[in-house]
Amino acid sequence: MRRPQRRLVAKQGRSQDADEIRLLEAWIDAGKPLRGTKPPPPPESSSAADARRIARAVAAKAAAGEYSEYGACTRFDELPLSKKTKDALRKAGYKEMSEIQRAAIPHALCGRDILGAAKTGSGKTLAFVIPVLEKLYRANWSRDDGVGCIIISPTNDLAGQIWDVIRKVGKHHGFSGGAIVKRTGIDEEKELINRLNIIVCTPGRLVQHFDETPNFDCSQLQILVIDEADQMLHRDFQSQVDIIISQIPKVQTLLFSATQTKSIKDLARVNLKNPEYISVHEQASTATPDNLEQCAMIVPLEQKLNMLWSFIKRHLKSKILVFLSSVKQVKFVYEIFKKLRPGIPLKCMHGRMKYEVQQAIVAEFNESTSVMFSTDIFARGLDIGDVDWVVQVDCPESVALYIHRVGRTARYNKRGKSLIFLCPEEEKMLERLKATESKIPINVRKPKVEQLEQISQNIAAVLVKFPNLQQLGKRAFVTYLKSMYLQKDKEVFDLSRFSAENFAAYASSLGLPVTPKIRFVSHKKNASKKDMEDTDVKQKAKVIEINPQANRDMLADDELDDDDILKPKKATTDANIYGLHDILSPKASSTGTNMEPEKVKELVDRPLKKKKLKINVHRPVGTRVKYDDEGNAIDPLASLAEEVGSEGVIHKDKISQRYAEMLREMQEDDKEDKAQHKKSLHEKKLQKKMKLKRKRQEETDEVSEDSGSESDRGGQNMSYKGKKKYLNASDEDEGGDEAKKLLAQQEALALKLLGKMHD
Ligand SMILES: Nc1ncnc2c1ncn2[C@@H]1O[C@H](COP(=O)(O)OP(=O)(O)OP(=O)(O)O)[C@@H](O)[C@H]1O
Repeated sequence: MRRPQRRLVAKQGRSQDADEIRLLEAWIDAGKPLRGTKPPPPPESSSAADARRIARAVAAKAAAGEYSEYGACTRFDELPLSKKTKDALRKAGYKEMSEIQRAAIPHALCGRDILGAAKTGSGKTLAFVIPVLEKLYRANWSRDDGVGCIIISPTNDLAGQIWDVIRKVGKHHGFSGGAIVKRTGIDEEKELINRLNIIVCTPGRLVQHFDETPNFDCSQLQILVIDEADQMLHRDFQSQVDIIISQIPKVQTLLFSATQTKSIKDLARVNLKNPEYISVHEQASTATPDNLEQCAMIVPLEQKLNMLWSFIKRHLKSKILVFLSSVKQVKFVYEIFKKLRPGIPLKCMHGRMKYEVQQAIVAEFNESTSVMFSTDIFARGLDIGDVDWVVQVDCPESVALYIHRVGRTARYNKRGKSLIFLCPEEEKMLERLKATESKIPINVRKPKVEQLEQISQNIAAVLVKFPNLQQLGKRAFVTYLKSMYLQKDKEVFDLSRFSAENFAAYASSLGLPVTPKIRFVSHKKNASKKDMEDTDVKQKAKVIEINPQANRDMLADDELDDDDILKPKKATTDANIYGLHDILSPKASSTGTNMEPEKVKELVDRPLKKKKLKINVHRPVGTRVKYDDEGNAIDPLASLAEEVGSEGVIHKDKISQRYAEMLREMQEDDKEDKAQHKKSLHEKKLQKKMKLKRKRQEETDEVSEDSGSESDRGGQNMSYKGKKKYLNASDEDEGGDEAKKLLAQQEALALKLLGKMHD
């Protein structure tokens, strides 16, 4: 009974859809905005009641066959959109359009190609999601029609986020689709992919499907979207995007980014047809959101961690996103700060995590006040709620990346702040940011040195406790320098501006007792990152030791783990060596938390004195090794580096005291060992002497034997081993009678005894 009713409802729905589609087509056609036009500025804000009245009037006009020019409207419900889309937008709280939405959607609805640029957080996602849904709806697309839309984005997280918006706004449409991300296995995807109407994915995954999925069919594609287009058309994704374009038919194409490419060459590759260039903020005085407060600080390399720690400690109630340049740095800083407990939850995010884990972390970060340490995986597109601060600890590779990073805050009319640390050697970047054409209103602030906490010693103490972290620290050090070396922009990233002393001071600031050894490849200096990796894997690089006196274990580790390709500025023999003493006893230059302003500046140039290695902390002698829950060896000193409460107190005085005790114990042990050794040497000498004496004796005996009688020789043939007496075969011949006599006597005695027992 229910079936025919359902069919009827479906039929009615289809015919309603068909009517609506006809109406929409007519409306879109009649009210097309002129090519190359931008919408006029929005009228003075009208009341909500006015807006509703206008929307009703527009809808009535359209129904009556009189179409309004939708190119000038400001609200979603004034646009020629399906009821399904409008309902979902209303439900999601989207009413007024943002500038990019006002400018792009009317052109996109007419089927035009678009090259759109607008500031970060200005709502570009909806500017392409709405046209996608409407295109498929008006094409009467159904689940059985296969792939109708492809959206490509640079990261899985961003793909997931875009799909979430599609799900929200397209929930009343019956389209199938999904974000093809690492979560699903490729085989599972192969089965599904032809049944998806909307595919959101990274270019790499799509190319893999073109390569591996039999019958992967995009021949009916209706619309292609490339998000973060400038990045997609450049370098890393260039070849993949070229493959994609070659595999699909020419369809309506929408390109969006906050920093748009203007290169004709790039655009020619995606084959845009008479595109609309929409750059809504081109005339704006700033390239970054208006509500964003930006500042920069010149911070010496070795002070960056101190500065970051001090900053976090002063903003415990804020949601902070911290950018670092490599996965290893992210891991290291996260782990170290976690051990030092700043008093705010910490998180980390990088590309080596599983997609599910990333999603969970993003969700948590969205909800809570915390600090997230991240690589540039988070720099573009991600929309996280209410980030208060974006802190760039490492210099971005370009002004565009700076804009994307800071764009994670101050999103859609919200306020936000950003801070960037630049080394004095990277001041060229500051010049670039401040240049008029960059349109970045950035203030340079002097670090408040009285608020600067010195944490290098605390980090060193943590490294003593957790040897694994020391390895991580070394890798963080090396990858930082490596990433800098690999940067193409040598005006900003020039390692030769740093001296060996800078490296040593930086290593020390990471708590490392020695400066890790670095490899230098003198050839192929300008090779690409990929070439470098290949080179390092395939051929042994020429090795110059930056710290020749360093601990050999450490050097061996580095050779295995880090393929370094750096070129030092000067001879490296004066690099520092740090021992336990250097780590634990306060340094004259960094005893207090307060430092005079000039001193911070001096830190850049100060030559570091050579220090003497006193005790190798990593190989304490005569100490029992204990293990923690995770199976890591715990250094005997570590128990004294306990973290107390949330403040993470490190008992430096106790450590020093314990160190002195250990030293005394070790000296005593050493004395005993020496005495023992002396004694055993003496014994060995004595034995040797005895042996020699015996040998001489034997030789003398042999001489006397040679001159002795045959009968005497029989006795000599009896060899003695200890106290046992062994008889040779020849003994039987010579002493046989005597032995037989003895045996017969013993047998007689035994028989006698046996006889007595029987009696
Ligand atoms: N019309 C709108 N009304 C209210 N909020 C909106 C509107 N459009 C977008 N938003 C919200 O603004 C935020 C930023 O949008 P979106 O992520 O699309 O920005 P974007 O321009 O793509 O940024 P980015 O350049 O960083 O990728 C989102 O949280 C989104 O929900």
